[in-house]
Amino acid sequence: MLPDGVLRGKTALVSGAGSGIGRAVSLRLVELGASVVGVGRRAERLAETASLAGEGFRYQALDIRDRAAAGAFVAGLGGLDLLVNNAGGQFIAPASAISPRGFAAVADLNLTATASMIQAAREGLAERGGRVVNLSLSAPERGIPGLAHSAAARAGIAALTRTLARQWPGIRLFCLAPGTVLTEGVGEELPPEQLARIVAKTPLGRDTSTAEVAEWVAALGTGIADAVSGSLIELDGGSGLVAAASLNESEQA
Ligand SMILES: CCCCCCC/C=C/C(=O)SCCNC(=O)CCNC(=O)[C@H](O)C(C)(C)COP(=O)(O)OP(=O)(O)OC[C@H]1O[C@@H](n2cnc3c(N)ncnc32)[C@H](O)[C@@H]1OP(=O)(O)O
Ligand SMILES: NC(=O)C1=CN([C@@H]2O[C@H](COP(=O)(O)OP(=O)(O)OC[C@H]3O[C@@H](n4cnc5c(N)ncnc54)[C@H](OP(=O)(O)O)[C@@H]3O)[C@@H](O)[C@H]2O)C=CC1
Repeated sequence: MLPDGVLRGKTALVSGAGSGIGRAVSLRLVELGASVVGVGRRAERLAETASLAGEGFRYQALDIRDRAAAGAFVAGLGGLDLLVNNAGGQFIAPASAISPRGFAAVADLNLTATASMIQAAREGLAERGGRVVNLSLSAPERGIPGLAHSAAARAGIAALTRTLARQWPGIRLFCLAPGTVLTEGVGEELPPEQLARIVAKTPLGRDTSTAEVAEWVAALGTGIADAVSGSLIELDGGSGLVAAASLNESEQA
């Protein structure tokens, strides 16, 4: 566990702060002393996070795919210590059923809009030797049947993270890749029995909790991570080591 107050004086921006992992991350960062700005499309979900977090959390309803609004908002924050690109997601479908518009929607959310958030925050992060944590998926480079669009986008973010770590040495960047985290969001995508089967196949035989993801994000915002940049850290119970999960009934579709 990180020491109390370790993030006092730090400012963090968390996307998707109104639910699941983004909410847990926001609450933990506030608990450790950071000032957190949360964004997401649904103001009511952000308001719930605010009521749980108390002082230290403020929010703005924002669609990160709206480049002009998102760019202006992020740049307007000024100095930033930590950007957590958590907003993301996809729909599960066989590759043959993903239309060009469907592919573009998922690629935009998980790759292009996320890249724009980093670009918009660059100056504010550089001022403070800041960090970027990009939430990703476990082992996208091995292929994930059912998530062709998302696996491609997440592999792209991993490559972007490594590239920027070389080009912008004043900013540390990381990808944090959970396997299965039993949030409301994942529950809307996959039935409990399928989630249980995926979890049972991981070497550790367990899911990853939102609290565990939050602790890693917070740690990456501290000096513990000073010697690291560009890395992809998998919080997946080892599932990416043995086989990428398949979310389709048949892998061939
Ligand atoms: C190691 C593996 C372990 C597995 C564990 C699971 C890992 C993943 C976990 C998570 O990510 S948890 C988060 C869960 N929540 C979500 O992912 C929900 C997020 N999804 C969305 O918000 C939306 O689906 C979207 C991706 C943002 C797209 O929304 P948008 O409003 O832009 O799309 P639409 O305008 O509705 O449609 C655009 C386009 O996409 C097609 N489409 C939409 N849904 C489907 C579908 N289910 N199947 C096929 N196609 C779909 C839609 O038809 C449109 O295309 P056209 O019809 O116009 O061609
Ligand atoms: N749960 C899991 O097993 C895993 C999750 N992940 C990733 O972790 C992240 C969080 O997942 P999780 O908490 O489970 O799922 P959620 O669906 O609860 O979280 C997604 C968040 O992103 C926000 N969001 C989505 N689209 C936009 C947008 N265009 N602009 C701004 N905010 C947006 C949503 O808020 P709103 O709708 O209000 O905009 C929501 O708060 C995602 O990137 C997910 O893909 C990765 C691996 C596994």
